[in-house]
Amino acid sequence: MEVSGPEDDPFLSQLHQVQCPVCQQMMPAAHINSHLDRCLLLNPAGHAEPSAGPHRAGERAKGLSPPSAKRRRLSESSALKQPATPTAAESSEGEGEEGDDGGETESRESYDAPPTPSGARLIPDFPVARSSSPGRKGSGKRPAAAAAAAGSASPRSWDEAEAQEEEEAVGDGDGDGDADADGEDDPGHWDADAADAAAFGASGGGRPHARALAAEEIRQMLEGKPLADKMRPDTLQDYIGQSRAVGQETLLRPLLETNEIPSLILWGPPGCGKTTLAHIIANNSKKHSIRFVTLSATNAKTNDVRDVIKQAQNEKSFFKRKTILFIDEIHRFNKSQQVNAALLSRCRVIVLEKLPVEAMVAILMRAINSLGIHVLDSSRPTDPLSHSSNSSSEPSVFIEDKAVDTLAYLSDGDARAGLNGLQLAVLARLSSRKMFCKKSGQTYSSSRVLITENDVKEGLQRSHILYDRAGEEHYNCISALHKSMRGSDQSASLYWLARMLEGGEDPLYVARRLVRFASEDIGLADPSALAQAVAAYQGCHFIGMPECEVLLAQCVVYFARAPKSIEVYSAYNNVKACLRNHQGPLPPVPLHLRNAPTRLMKDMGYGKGYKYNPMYSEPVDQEYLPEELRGVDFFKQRRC
Ligand SMILES: Nc1ncnc2c1ncn2[C@@H]1O[C@H](COP(=O)(O)OP(=O)(O)OP(=O)(O)O)[C@@H](O)[C@H]1O
Repeated sequence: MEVSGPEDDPFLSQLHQVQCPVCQQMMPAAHINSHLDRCLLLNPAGHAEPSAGPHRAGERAKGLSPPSAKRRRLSESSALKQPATPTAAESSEGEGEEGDDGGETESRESYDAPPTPSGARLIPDFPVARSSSPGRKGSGKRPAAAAAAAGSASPRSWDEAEAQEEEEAVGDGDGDGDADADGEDDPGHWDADAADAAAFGASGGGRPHARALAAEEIRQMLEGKPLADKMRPDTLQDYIGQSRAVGQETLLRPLLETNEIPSLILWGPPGCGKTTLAHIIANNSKKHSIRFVTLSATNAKTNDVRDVIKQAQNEKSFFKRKTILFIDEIHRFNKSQQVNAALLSRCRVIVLEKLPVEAMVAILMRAINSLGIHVLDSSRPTDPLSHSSNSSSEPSVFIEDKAVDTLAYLSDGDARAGLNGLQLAVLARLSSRKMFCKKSGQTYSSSRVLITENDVKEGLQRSHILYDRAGEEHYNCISALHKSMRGSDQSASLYWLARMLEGGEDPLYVARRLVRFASEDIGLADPSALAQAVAAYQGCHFIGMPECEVLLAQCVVYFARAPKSIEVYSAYNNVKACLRNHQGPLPPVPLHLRNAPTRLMKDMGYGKGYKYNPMYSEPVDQEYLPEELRGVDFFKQRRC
């Protein structure tokens, strides 16, 4: 969301302490504007610098400043790392909690992403299926692999290799990124791999191969941050799929290229690339000297948004500098914060789709290549594990091609799930040291590891990809269950129930929803449904999972089979609408319906004329609604 134009906000004056987004200093809110004026003059790029302050600015003025932000970042980066400053995903995933200052401070930092060395081709063509042109050669830079190719005696750390490679790319002088951003101009890089592959019969079904890496190196690279975070693309070139949203012919494409970003809402299923697209925009915006600030609705308050907006207004007024505010997980804002209709009318909604299997294969292959893992072609049944060699240039970790396909398929379009499943599968296999050693006396470093289809299935289960309890999937599945029962589809009802419970959903949560369903959808068509639901809730409470699953299953099937009635639910909604829409004071309770416990009340006419129904053998003619609602039937229509 781009913010521009000054606007006074008295709310801000109430803030006590705020943090300068440039030097990170805390200060009274009243001082931030004047401070920013000075701070930004001293540090126009707006890079966040830890422990920076006036003294540091002085150092810079005297030429004692540390290396440029880019060089610093490179030296600090680690294996396959994203920029040192937090990405939107990090803030949303609570990485900030690890720091002393919590996630809030971090999430407010401006992006400090480096300019990408490749600017020539912003949007990639969709990578074709592996049968014709597998993977993307350049999608993963493989610095460590490059070191191996160069015959480096002592393998460099990933950091050093990445730094050098980026410097080389930048150092080509024209800044157009033609230093092999996509790997096309990297002669021999993959050819040598092909030679390895031929030796082991590991052609990977036409998929490209990475350089050989020792199992221990791969294990180290996989530890720490989730692989999905490490693999987050920095450029549109590595952004796979989503051509309908950001492809050549889209309206968004030229805007992204020129960094004229309109207010956007990125909408799509989990792990399809929303945050990643924002991350790419952030990288790009750095090149255009646009500030990019990220907040996560999981922990940001309305005040935080106001704070950022105020700073953005200052930037715009004084420095003509634009700000892009990225709010991740915006659906986590409560309703009043979202102001849905108003928000939607001001934003372009970009719908990202669930990633198809081919795109998932490409994303996984990019990671597999980056890790230096070789793909085994199941159509060529050579057993690479039987090959004896102690040469360090030969691959030590393999993955079956059908394991890649299965992973791509089971990830269900969620790249995060796929990548993290891969990470767990490889780590589990490496950690258990279940090596396929064919020769006795083989050392660990020379033994080989095979990642099988079963490994990735286990990896997926361990990463709980099938159900995201805290996220969108939680709401999607409960909605699907509710609708299946309403539609009297007992099989579908059981399916959605099992999907939630197997995914770790709280059975009491499901039971509470069933209590609601019993009245909302079955109602008086079968009043015992409510008793069933309450009993199921109590039963779950007593015995817990997994025993209680069958209680819920019984209740769900009962509800799917039960007759349905929304009569009461609708009528009650009509009454609520009547009350909400009423103009002026609500009508008084008719006197004859009022209780009259005292003499005074009786004298005032309370209860006067009331007909006590049990005393009458015939139906009683008596009014129960206020005068102005006489004759209203909430079961037939909404009156007010
Ligand atoms: N289109 C893509 N191309 C390449 N990698 C992708 C793509 N989409 C997602 N990924 C990978 O998957 C990871 C998760 O994606 P991302 O965080 O963008 O998902 P998201 O759509 O924001 O999901 P959520 O709604 O759950 O937050 C990224 O870190 C990246 O490694």
